[in-house]
Amino acid sequence: MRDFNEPEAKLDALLNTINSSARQAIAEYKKTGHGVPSADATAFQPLDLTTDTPPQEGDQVARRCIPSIELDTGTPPNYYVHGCVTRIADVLDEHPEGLSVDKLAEAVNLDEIKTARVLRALTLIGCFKEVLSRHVSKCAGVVYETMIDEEFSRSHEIAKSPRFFVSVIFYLDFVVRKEGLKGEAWEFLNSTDDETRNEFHKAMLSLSELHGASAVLYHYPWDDVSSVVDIGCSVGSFSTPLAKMCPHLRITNQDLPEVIAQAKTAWEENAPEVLLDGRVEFIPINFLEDVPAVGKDVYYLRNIIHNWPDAEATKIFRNIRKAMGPNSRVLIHDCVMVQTFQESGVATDELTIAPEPMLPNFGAGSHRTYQMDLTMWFTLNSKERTLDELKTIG
Ligand SMILES: C[S@@+](CC[C@H](N)C(=O)[O-])C[C@H]1O[C@@H](n2cnc3c(N)ncnc32)[C@H](O)[C@@H]1O
Repeated sequence: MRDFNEPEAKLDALLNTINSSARQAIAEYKKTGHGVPSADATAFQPLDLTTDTPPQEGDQVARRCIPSIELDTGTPPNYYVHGCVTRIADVLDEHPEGLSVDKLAEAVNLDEIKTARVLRALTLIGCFKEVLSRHVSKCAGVVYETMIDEEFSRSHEIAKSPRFFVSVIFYLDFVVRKEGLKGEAWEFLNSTDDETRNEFHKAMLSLSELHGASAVLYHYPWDDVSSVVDIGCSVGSFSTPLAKMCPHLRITNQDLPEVIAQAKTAWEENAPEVLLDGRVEFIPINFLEDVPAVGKDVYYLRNIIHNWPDAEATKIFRNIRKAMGPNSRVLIHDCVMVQTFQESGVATDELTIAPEPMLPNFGAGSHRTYQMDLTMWFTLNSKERTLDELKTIG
């Protein structure tokens, strides 16, 4: 066993891991038939190559869009852009409440997109502040306030998530009226317009590719079962490819009524042949209150349980239990949190442990899980769980 207290041994081991993982990645890329991407695309992400997830282009893109990761590439953003901001500051001086970037760019006669990029970089070092952004970032902006607020700080209720803090404290009029951030957890989505709902469900499709979640299509023994209920199916991000791959399966899609209506349209577009052979059904459900289709082999929940605090997750499981027959089983498909220290008997449950000197959970290689965990907290006061936590509520 090597002594990893020696700096050279640590570096040596790391280099070996990077080297062998890069070779593995090259082999995987070659298998896809798309060839190996240029070194530029991967140069700043050596840790990405050390995960056991097959390399995906989407992941590269996602990593590049995450500012904290991008900053790892070296030069601080203010190095380049400090000269661009004088007139912008003058204009903002007249608008203490903030100004949207299109108006700001117009006022200083600059290109809108380039101006936005300069400002985006500068907000990272505290020069300028973003006062309005898209949903999750907006919630992230008030996390500290929720952690010290008397009412929100110790609550794990959905209605006490940072998302609700945003709507209650800062944007009561603006957000509720203009952006539909209101109501119980999913109400905001279902009370909004079709376009926003479509956007969300399309995003679920891409997210599942990005997370490698489609692997379940290939790695679960679907030949051994004959019926599957996709609970919280969205527009069929999992069940449509499953139906195409496994013609022997009978599939029940269940989601809120508005989503089921959209799911039917999506299936008509994407898999009309499967609809025609009558193996697929659509049944609206509120899984917090209703029992799903009875007596099926598999009850599959992907990206569902992580949306809910323990109390609600337990309600969902109780309702599923009422539907289950003696041979039914529940499949929970969520990210699993693995700790950053190695402990005997923990996290070895068929989950891969990274070789030393990396952190056992692959460190930055599992950043998506940690990011998802924070997203769940900020928007729904829920979380990604460890295997033990899932077993407990299960
Ligand atoms: C994060 S999405 C997951 C979608 C899909 N399983 C996937 O992985 O792509 C959560 C889904 O749960 C559905 N949902 C939320 N609350 C629900 C409820 N009370 N009853 C049934 N479905 C619900 C939403 O409409 C949404 O489609």
